[in-house]
Amino acid sequence: MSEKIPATVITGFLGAGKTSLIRHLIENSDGKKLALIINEFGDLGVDGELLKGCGNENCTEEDIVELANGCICCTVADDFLPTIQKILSREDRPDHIIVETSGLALPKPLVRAFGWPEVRTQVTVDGVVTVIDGPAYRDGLFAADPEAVQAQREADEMLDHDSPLEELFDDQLNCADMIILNKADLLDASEVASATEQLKGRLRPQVKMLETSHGKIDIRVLLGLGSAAEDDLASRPSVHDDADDHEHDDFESFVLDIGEVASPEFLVAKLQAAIATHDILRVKGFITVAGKDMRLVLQGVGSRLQHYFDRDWKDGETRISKLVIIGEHDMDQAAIAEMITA
Ligand SMILES: Nc1nc2c(ncn2[C@@H]2O[C@H](COP(=O)(O)OP(=O)(O)OP(=O)(O)O)[C@@H](O)[C@H]2O)c(=O)[nH]1
Repeated sequence: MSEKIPATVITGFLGAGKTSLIRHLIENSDGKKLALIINEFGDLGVDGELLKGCGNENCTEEDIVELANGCICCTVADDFLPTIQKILSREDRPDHIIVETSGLALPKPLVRAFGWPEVRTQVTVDGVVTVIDGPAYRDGLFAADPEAVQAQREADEMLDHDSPLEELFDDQLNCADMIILNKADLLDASEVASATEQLKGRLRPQVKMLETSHGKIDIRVLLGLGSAAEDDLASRPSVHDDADDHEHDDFESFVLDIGEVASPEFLVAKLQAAIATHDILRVKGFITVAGKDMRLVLQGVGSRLQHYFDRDWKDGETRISKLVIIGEHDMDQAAIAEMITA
């Protein structure tokens, strides 16, 4: 029988830098033929579209599959299994499969799916890589009070979590074979050192941790971990181990069609105001700017906004102006929409 194809699961919170890391992998794939499965929370398919734009011969548009129906951890049987089977039935099988989970997904149910009989004979999980947003970690997004959490952890293995963000973060850490502390360019050396120190105390002993900026990491370091995680689920505890289902009703998303904008700066100012007022975690989309033939990409993580023109609009392509907005449950969608479109 032929050797199993290795698969790497890339997980990490909304906007941590998973797509940037994968983009770097595609552009530096060292001759490896990659297949990508991209799962995104929100209905706009921004990550897949940006990765397809890489135009690399080792990872063409046909090698990129998007799973858009909610989080991969909840739709494993319906979406993920048929997709991976399709990839495996191809004549030109990939050398390596990369799965990007949505920023809200729990990695463990996905890893478990690699143990399904029809998959495990052909594929093995090479490694689970968790990307951490360095500044968000420093700013305490994932634990309101890290010291209290640590004290509780020492007292009791199964934590009571105060917030769904902590819960997700814990699951993503516990399942990892490698941790990437990303956005190191936005941290100073002492912040990197203190985050590394704190995080190391929370990881399984053999887990490697590296810091990066824009996900720039040598593919030889990232791939080839050989963890066979599907055979090692017991050592990766999850707060959801006993839960039959995991609805992502703590978070929600909506797509806003904002029409052509006068300028990127004009839009950014409105978004900044909306983010300062409402519980918005992530914004991204493609925008038409008046008088410009190029497509504007807008990315927001917390209060940090980035925008750039990525390419010309194609002939016959509909010039869209849509943002997907992801936030905590109960965000006031109508008020947000009004602030951005007014
Ligand atoms: N300054 C800085 N910005 C970064 C870095 N990595 C990613 N970003 C920016 O952060 C934003 C989100 O990056 P993505 O790679 O799309 O993050 P993601 O984890 O794929 O996001 P989701 O799929 O929405 O969860 C983009 O604007 C990136 O340009 C980094 O190391 N430093």
